[in-house]
Amino acid sequence: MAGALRKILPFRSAIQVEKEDEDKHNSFEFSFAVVYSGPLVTYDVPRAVPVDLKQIPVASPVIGSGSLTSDVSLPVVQPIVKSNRKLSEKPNLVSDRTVCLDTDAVMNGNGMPCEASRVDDSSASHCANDDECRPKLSDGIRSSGRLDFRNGSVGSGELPGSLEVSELPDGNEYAGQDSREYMNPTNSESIESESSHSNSSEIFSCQEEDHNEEAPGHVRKTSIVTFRDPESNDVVDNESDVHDTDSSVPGRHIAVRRGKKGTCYRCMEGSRLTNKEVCIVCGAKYCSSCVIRAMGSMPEGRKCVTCIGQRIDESRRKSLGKCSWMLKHLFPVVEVKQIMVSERSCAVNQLPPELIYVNRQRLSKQELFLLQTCPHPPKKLKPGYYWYDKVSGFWGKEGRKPCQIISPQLTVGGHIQADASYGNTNIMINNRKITTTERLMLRLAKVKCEGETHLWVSAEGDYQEEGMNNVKGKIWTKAGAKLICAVLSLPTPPDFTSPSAEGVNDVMASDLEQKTLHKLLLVGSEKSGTCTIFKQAKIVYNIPFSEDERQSIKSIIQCSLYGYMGMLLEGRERFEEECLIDKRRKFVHQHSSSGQIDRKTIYSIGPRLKAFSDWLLQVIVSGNLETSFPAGEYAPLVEELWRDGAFLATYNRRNELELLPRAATYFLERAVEIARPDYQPSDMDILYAEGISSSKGLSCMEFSFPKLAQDCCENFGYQHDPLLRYQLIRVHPTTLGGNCKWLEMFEDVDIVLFCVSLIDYDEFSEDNNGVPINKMIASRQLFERIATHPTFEEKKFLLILNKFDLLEEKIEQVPLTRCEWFHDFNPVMGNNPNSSRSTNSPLELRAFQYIAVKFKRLFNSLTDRKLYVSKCTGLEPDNVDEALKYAREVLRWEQEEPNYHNNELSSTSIEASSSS
Ligand SMILES: Nc1nc2c(ncn2[C@@H]2O[C@H](COP(=O)(O)OP(=O)(O)OP(=O)(O)O)[C@@H](O)[C@H]2O)c(=O)[nH]1
Ligand SMILES: [Mg+2]
Repeated sequence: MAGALRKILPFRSAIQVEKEDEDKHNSFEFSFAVVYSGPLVTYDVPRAVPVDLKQIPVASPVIGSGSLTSDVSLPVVQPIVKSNRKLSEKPNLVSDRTVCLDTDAVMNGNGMPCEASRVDDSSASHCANDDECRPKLSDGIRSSGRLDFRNGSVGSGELPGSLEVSELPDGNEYAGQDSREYMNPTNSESIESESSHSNSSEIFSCQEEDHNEEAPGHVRKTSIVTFRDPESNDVVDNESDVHDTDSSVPGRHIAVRRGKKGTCYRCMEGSRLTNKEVCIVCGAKYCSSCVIRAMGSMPEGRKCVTCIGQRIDESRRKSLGKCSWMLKHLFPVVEVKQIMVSERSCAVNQLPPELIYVNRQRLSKQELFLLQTCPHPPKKLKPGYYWYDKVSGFWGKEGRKPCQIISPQLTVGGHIQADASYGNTNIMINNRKITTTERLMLRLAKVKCEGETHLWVSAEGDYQEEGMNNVKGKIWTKAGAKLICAVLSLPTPPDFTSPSAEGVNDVMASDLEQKTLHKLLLVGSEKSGTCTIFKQAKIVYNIPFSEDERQSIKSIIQCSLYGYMGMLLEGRERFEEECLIDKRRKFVHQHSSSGQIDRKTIYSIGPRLKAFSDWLLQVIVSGNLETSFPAGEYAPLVEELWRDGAFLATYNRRNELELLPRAATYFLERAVEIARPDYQPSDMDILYAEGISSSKGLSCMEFSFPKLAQDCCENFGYQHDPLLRYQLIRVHPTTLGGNCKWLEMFEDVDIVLFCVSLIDYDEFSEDNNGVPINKMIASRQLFERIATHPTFEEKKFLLILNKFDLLEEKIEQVPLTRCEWFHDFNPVMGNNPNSSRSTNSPLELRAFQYIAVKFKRLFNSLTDRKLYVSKCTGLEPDNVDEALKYAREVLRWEQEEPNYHNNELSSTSIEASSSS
């Protein structure tokens, strides 16, 4: 019978098994009907129809068929057989749902040697060639594109049931995809189900784990095949109940907790709060009383004794060599150091090259070595798929924008693919389609790349167009390039050592990874005060303005000064004209006959200054102010003007000049000093200046809140964490493009600070079509666009209502109802000392609260979320500090919401609780 059964097992026919004794392992159970010879029964007994074995079709091996090459995989349907093997039995083995019929990767179903069968991790150490012995981890795909074992953890046993042979398309791309998904543990299920659909039978499904008891509390992770009932499609045999999410490390022990959740894996005592040390292989956690017994002398770092010699759990790689509190208390310093050194440096704990793909090609040992030892290696390299532009050194994760610039020209991995970073622009850099973020960076840095562009970019950042033989420029010397990269989370070259030209501190940048960085995006409509708040924050948090910024601001201030003087000179002409008209009227009245009148008035200037005035006004009208004033050249003329009585008389009437901004007085009073070539702007000058740097649209600074004594008492028990860093990114609305399309570049910001000028309610600007629009309404429209932008779906929003000082002045003269949106502002003012605080509070404060609630309701109706609001005067350092600290609190509430909800109050802020 056994022989007959063997005959109907196509598996045996398909693959020749050499050793007869292997049969013993095929301990399948079969049931057969026998002739009934018991007592007579009155009811019908179903009859078993005899089967003629010869009539059962049997698969036979295909030998030397011309139509089949060794590359072809065929689906083989296996008989349904149930294995009764118990969990506790030593497993024989393992299989997988896919198998290659290639000669060098023969499926081992009956103990036949195959490449994969040699890779049981326990046998790895016995292999001479580590590469050969090592399991083909996590992908069974070879560079040929053929299928291999999907899970390398194939043991040298036999198939406990049957096999499924499937066929997948050839080709690297597919191969990359398949194995890529497989590396992602969460995807393994979907791969499985997809595959089972594509195969001839739905009665099998693969389970990745089999728990083969190895040591107390440990199981070995392997693969088994389970079976489905053909009728019900239910799994009829599921031998495992533990799922190791890290499918990339076959054969690795995984710990099984025997006690309750949170207890020590050895003594089964303690709770979640008990301090524990974790095994970097199996994840078992031991309390301080058990750790030494469980881990011994730790020759390979923190591993259970039974896990020594095994690969680490890749998800724990980042903790390698980082000593824990417990070890420090258990061992002397020297010993702890030794353990940590061993943990980091022992061979078995090193990154396995076969788990790293560069440009869709698996790395060899040598390539990995080259990558790790080059002058600028990838940071925090871990198993995964990467792309590498060998020409420029750009390096990134498959499907992502670049994250680093590493040493160029390394011979690692394959050729870069056009879709390596899944870019969807029509710009190619060194044969890679770049991402929209990179395109934005190029545009902001003014690298010309319109339409279909193919650029070649060298490691130094020189770029040229394809087919052209001339370098068009250097990306890294473009104004603002580094700043823009910092804002957009794009890398800059590692040897880029120019001083923090645009305000991003280099030292900080390198430390960035170790610290928690919160990104705050500051945006608002034109002239709302974002730039002032940004500069104020720099001053408050002691972030020095770089030399470039100071130079840039110096010329902005000097240009503005000439602009203000132009306005005064224009006013002088008007005043002179008015004076002359008046004089003429008086003259006619007095002399009643024609004659010569004295054209000289108190507003008249001499010919030299008149020529300068005419020329200046002409320059302003032509819009060439910025280019026409080499620093300091006209300083003597400015001095002369300020000695001139006519000019001073005009200056005294400056309030009548509507176009002259308020900030002008600040600079005009020091005009002579500012016009000089050696002028150096003070921090206050910088604050009052219009703008900050040449890259007008985008500014970025990194800072941390200084620790203040009163922080703990005033700021809701705030615990100062010096490692918490913040990045303030200020972006001008024009930089966001039509419909704020560039907003998606700021997907990684943590909070949006939207700035509104409180005095905009009666002012008008022009919309895109040149139609006048109330500036408050324009602000609201921008707010609506940003609040509802998909990029900010989950983001916190803090509204900064700015220019409160100006509101104080204005609200007395201009009613808030001037803006149609505020038509129902009707404050009941009370002088009664007994009435509530709100009716006694000043008008400007109530106007602020009213506007805040308007925005809160709007935000809530649009997003169903809370809007936080802060009152601010951008020119006041304390106000800006308070607004940014409020943003910090909001972020903190987000993380620890239950603990902090009671603390949503802030003296100058309208809290979420008051919304709606
Ligand atoms: N009095 C007063 N003036 C302010 C305040 N905030 C900003 N300003 C002034 O308002 C003007 C516009 O402020 P900016 O900071 O340049 O505004 P912006 O949002 O950068 O607007 P753009 O210039 O369009 O980029 C400047 O002259 C500032 O000095 C404030 O709180 N109080
Ligand atoms: Mg400005």
